[in-house]
Amino acid sequence: MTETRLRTWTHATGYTLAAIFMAALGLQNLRYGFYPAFYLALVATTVLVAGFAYTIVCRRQQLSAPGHIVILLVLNGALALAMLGLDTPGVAHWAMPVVVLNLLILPLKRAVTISGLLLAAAIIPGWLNEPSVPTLNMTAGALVLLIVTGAYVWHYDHMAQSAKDLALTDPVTGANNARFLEENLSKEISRAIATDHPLSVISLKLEHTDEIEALYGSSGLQTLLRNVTARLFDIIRAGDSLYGGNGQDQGDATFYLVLPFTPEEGVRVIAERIRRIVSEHEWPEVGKIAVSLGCTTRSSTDTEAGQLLERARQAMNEAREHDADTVWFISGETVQA
Ligand SMILES: Nc1nc2c(ncn2[C@@H]2O[C@H](COP(=O)(O)OP(=O)(O)OP(=O)(O)O)[C@@H](O)[C@H]2O)c(=O)[nH]1
Repeated sequence: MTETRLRTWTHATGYTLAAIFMAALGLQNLRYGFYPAFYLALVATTVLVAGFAYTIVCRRQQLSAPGHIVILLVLNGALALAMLGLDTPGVAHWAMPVVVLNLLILPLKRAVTISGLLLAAAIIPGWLNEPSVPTLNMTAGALVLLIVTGAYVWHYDHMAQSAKDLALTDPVTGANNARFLEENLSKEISRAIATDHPLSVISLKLEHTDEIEALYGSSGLQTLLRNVTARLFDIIRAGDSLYGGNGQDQGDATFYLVLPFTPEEGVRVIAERIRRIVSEHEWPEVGKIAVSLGCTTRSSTDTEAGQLLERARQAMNEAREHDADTVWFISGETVQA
């Protein structure tokens, strides 16, 4: 289930349950002749039904859906005014489900602010009129509800963000996940064509990773991949992006660098700099390592990511055939000819 669908279901279910709850309270109050409370429940139910309708109509925009804040402000405002103005016993308890609804639907900070104000409206009159054990119970209950639900929502948001980060970045190296390479490179190609700026790609392979894994274990190799990634991030400039480093099997330590605004002379400079820095460094535990780099620059006939990536891989294979620890460049025209 996508995040948008999950939110649509959660919001729609929240509004529905709250509407049923308010409608039941309304009927109960009608039966006993508490008309102000009945009208209040009627208003609340109508607003909640509007919230449900809004959720269904805007089901594809539920990740942002700005209408919820308006709907919930009306609901919270009506309840708060009623609690401050109506002399109807028990209305303060109506705030509880509305607080849960706020936290379920709104971003955490807004939900806590609005719920805090609503609970203040529910509690303060009790303390001003007749501080008593029920008032104390109500205050404690409101605080526990706000804290527990708030903590739960914060935990969920945190988990959702971690899952998103994990999907975008390689869990071992922290570089961009290689599965987004083609998609992002396609965007860079379109940008390069539109703005007429040069674009280069480097394919980089750490050599002898099988031996490194055999000698230092997979955790040793993973530490090396992480360290190399961190070093590469230090070397490249802000607009450059780094992908992969941890292929399907652990031994496939191939990275890709996408370098916007970088012509052939530039990619040769940066590739050679990377080769020198990586191969001259004493890596903790592992010592010296060798690296092969294949690079290429977009020519006017390159319109697809696959073409550039294939050429960068070919250049890397050439580098490996000539001598590990080498940089090899293939230009677009050479392949097209
Ligand atoms: N994309 C990218 N290109 C680089 C990087 N470092 C160097 N280059 C390319 O290599 C060329 C020469 O770089 P340097 O020898 O560092 O000279 P520079 O004039 O100080 O480089 P810049 O001020 O970064 O343009 C630059 O103009 C870039 O095209 C880098 O980190 N990323």
